[in-house]
Amino acid sequence: MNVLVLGAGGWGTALAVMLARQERDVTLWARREDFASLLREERENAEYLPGVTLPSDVRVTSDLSVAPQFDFALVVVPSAGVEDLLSRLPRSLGVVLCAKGLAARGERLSELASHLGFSRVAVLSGPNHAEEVARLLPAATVVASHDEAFVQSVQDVLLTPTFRVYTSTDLVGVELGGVLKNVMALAAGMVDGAALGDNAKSALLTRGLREMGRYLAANGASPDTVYGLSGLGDLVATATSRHSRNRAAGEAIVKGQSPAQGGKVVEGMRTARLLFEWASAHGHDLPIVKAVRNVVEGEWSPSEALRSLMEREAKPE
Ligand SMILES: NC(=O)C1=CN([C@@H]2O[C@H](COP(=O)(O)OP(=O)(O)OC[C@H]3O[C@@H](n4cnc5c(N)ncnc54)[C@H](O)[C@@H]3O)[C@@H](O)[C@H]2O)C=CC1
Ligand SMILES: O=C(CO)COP(=O)(O)O
Repeated sequence: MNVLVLGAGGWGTALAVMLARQERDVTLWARREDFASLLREERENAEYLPGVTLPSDVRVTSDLSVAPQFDFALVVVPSAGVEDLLSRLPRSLGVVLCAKGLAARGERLSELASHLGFSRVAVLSGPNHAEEVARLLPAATVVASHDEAFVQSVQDVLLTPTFRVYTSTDLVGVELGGVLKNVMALAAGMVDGAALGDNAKSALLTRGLREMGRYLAANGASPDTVYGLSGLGDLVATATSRHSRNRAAGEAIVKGQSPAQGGKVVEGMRTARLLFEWASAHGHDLPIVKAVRNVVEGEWSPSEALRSLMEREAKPE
C-alpha cells in the first residue's frame, strides 16, 4: 500500500513513521528541499519530532510532481498553509485533511477543498498526539467523508494494530470537533496556569463541550458526533496532555510568557479569532471562544475572562 504524506512537521512525520513501521510504502513531502535533505541524511525530524527514527524505507522529497502517482494524500500542513498546498495538487487526487483549524476566511478546510475542485475529500481527526502515535502507542481516530467508498479505502490503508481508524459520514461534525477543541485546550491551559483548580478545569471542559456541540449543531453536524473521538476524545487528550501545544500556550499566556511553542503551530489562537468573527457575524453566543480570543488579543486580562464566564446570567444547566 502506497501512502503520500504532505507535510513534515510533527504530525506528518509521526504518520509516516507509524505507517512505515506497519509495512506501508511511504513518501513524505517537505516544503523545503534543505529540510527534506536533512531528513534523508539524519533520519530524524529533530525540529518537530525529536527522538523518533524515520525508517530507512520512508522516501523523503520536496517535489510535488510525485502526487499523481498516488490515489490519495494525507494533507498535514498547518491550516494556514492548506490552501496554497491544495492549489498546487491535481484535483483527481483524493485528499485526507489532517489539520485542525480553519481556512483564511473561516471556511472549513473540507469546504475549501471542494471549492477548489477536489471531489474525493475526507478529514482525519481524533485524540492523536504525534509523540505517542510515532512511538506506536495505541490510539484511535476517525476518518470522515461524504464519499463512503473513499473513506473506506482510506480506512483500509491507515488502520494498523496500533492505530484504530473508525469511519464516519459526518464530515462537518468530525472536522469541527478538532477545530474547536484547540480553543478549549488553550482555555484549559489558562486554568492550569492561573492555578484555578480541578473543579474549575472540569467545569470549563464540560461547558466547553456544550459550546462545541452548539457550534457543531449550528453548522449542520449530527448531534452525537461531539461525544465521539473527534470531539470529547480529542478535547480530553488535548486539554490534559503534557504534549499539547495549545494547552501549553494557554498556560504561558496567563503567566505572562510567550505562547510560542518553539516554532510549532498553535492552531487554537488563530481559530479563536476566526470563530469569534463568525459568532459576531452570525449572532451566536460562544462565551469560552470569546474569552480566549480576548485574552489572546490582549483585550482582556485572564481575570476579566474568568469574570465574564462566572458572572453570566443564572440559568438551568
Ligand atoms: N502534532 C500533533 O500531535 C497533531 C497535530 N495535528 C494538526 O496537524 C497540523 C500540522 O501540525 P504539526 O505537524 O504538529 O505542525 P508542526 O508545527 O509540528 O509542523 C508544521 C510543519 O508544516 C510546515 N509548514 C508550515 N507552513 C506550511 C505551508 N504553508 N506549506 C507547507 N508546509 C508548511 C512547517 O515547515 C512544518 O514542517 C495542525 O493543524 C495540527 O493541529 C493533528 C493531530 C495531531
Ligand atoms: O491535536 C492534537 C492531538 O490530538 C495536538 O494538539 P496540540 O496542537 O495542542 O499539540
